[in-house]
This record gives sequence, structure tokens and C-alpha cells, in this order.
Amino acid sequence: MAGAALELWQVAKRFQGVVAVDCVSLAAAPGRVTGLIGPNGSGKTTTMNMITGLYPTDAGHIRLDGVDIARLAPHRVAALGVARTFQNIRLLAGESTLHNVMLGAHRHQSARLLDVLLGLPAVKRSEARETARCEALIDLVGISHLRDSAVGGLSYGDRRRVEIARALATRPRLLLLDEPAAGMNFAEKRALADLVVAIRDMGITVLLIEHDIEFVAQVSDHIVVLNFGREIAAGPPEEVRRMPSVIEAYLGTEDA
Ligand SMILES: Nc1ncnc2c1ncn2[C@@H]1O[C@H](COP(=O)(O)OP(=O)(O)OP(=O)(O)O)[C@@H](O)[C@H]1O
Repeated sequence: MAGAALELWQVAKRFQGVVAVDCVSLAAAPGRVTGLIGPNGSGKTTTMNMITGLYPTDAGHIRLDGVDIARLAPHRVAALGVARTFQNIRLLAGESTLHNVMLGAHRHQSARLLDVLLGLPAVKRSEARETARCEALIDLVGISHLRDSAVGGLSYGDRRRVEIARALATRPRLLLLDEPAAGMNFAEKRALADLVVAIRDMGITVLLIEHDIEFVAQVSDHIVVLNFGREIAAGPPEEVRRMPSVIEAYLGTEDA
């Protein structure tokens, strides 16, 4: 699978006079992990919401493999191979892990309604293939023992894994992770870091929003730092961590 190249150029967003994103330009290279960091309220989630089509941009371009997606509806952006997880986990609590992950896969089942109603063998084969693919993803994220468990009863970290597996089930070329390590303990974060690297090694481009600077530095090939809706620094993790502007804006705060 070839990861998509994401490019933002002078992107801006205001909410009734509040400047959420002032002027952000960034590039996420294909098949690499780009970390997007910054203090609370610096515009990270708003940027992600513009990339996925949830918010239309007020200015600038967002290009996916050169195609401007800035004003496309969320389902059209998703159809181009963009998947995401949310800061506040969004899953069907009463349904099993497998059922939740299968929801991500359904976009790829092309069977006609009549064929499904007739239960044709080709439809059953396609369903079996998709089930096997989703089971493999559940295994990849490390929760195969929770395949049939209702997700409402799972730990926070495991629910995050279900969300990532569901996003992967859509066969993304670009995966956006919004604070995936939030609320995780040390061991869970270490396993998550391995998972993010495994996803990158599958060829998928990853854009990662995260507060935990150690975690971001560990998994990112490139880091972009926002403050007050503007990009204040960008570069390799070790370089960015040493920049005085970053230390002042981010690492010096209680979020670091
Ligand atoms: N829907 C909205 N309506 C009004 N203001 C908003 C909306 N969404 C975000 N904002 C404002 O835009 C600014 C940027 O918010 P955003 O959530 O993008 O920041 P963030 O960097 O993701 O913060 P956090 O790390 O706390 O999640 C904040 O001042 C926020 O209050």
C-alpha cells in the first residue's frame, strides 16, 4: 500500500472571531510519521478536522497527493483514503470489537443489496474475506483475545486500539491519530509506539497529534510545532526538542 502525501499551505480557520488556526503550512511525507504538537488550544485538532473535511477551511490549500481536498465533505475525503481516530473515542459500546472493526471494512464490500438478500456464495466469500482481514487487524493491534468482547467494557487503552483497527480496516493511505496515547500507562504507550511504527512500515502515512513529547519523539520522523494557531518550528525530533522557541512554548509548560 502506498502512503499518500499530505500538504497544507497557509491554512486558516476562525470561529466567530476566535482564530483557531491562523496560518499553518506543513507537509507529511508518504509512508512516514509526522508529529503535530503544541500547547492546549494551539489548533492541532482544528487542523485535523479541516484535513478530514469536518470543518471547511477559511483560507489556504490542503492537498492529498496533489489534489485539493480542503472543501470536500468528510465522506469524500474518507473515500480518498483518509482515516482518523478521535480524541474522545467514538465506538459502539454495546457491540463487540470485531463488529466495531467491521464497520470500517464495510466501505470495501461492493455487493449489491439483492445479492446480499439472496445470500449468494460470492457475497458470503466476500464477507468471510473481510472478516478475516479485520481479525488480522485486531491481531495487529494486539487485542485478538478481546475479539468478541463488548467494547464498552474494555480498558481505555484497548478501546483506543479498537479505534485504530477500525480506521485501518478502511485501508487508509493517510491515518490521522488524535492523542492516541492519552490516558495510557507506560507499558501501553510502549506497545502503542511499536504499533505506530508497524503502521508506518505498512506504507501508511501517519499524522499524529500528541501531548506526550517523549512518545512523539520516539515514533515521529518529523515534528511540526504549533502555537496560537501558527507553525513555530518543524524538523527532526531531536532538533525540534532543542529549539528555544519550542522549549518556551511547549516544553516549558505543564503539558510537557
Ligand atoms: N468548534 C469551535 N468553536 C469555537 N471555538 C473553537 C472550536 N474548536 C476549537 N475552537 C477554539 O480554537 C482554538 C484551537 O482549538 P483546538 O482544539 O484546535 O486546539 P488543540 O491544539 O487541539 O488543543 P488541545 O490540545 O487542548 O486539544 C481554541 O481556542 C479553541 O477554543
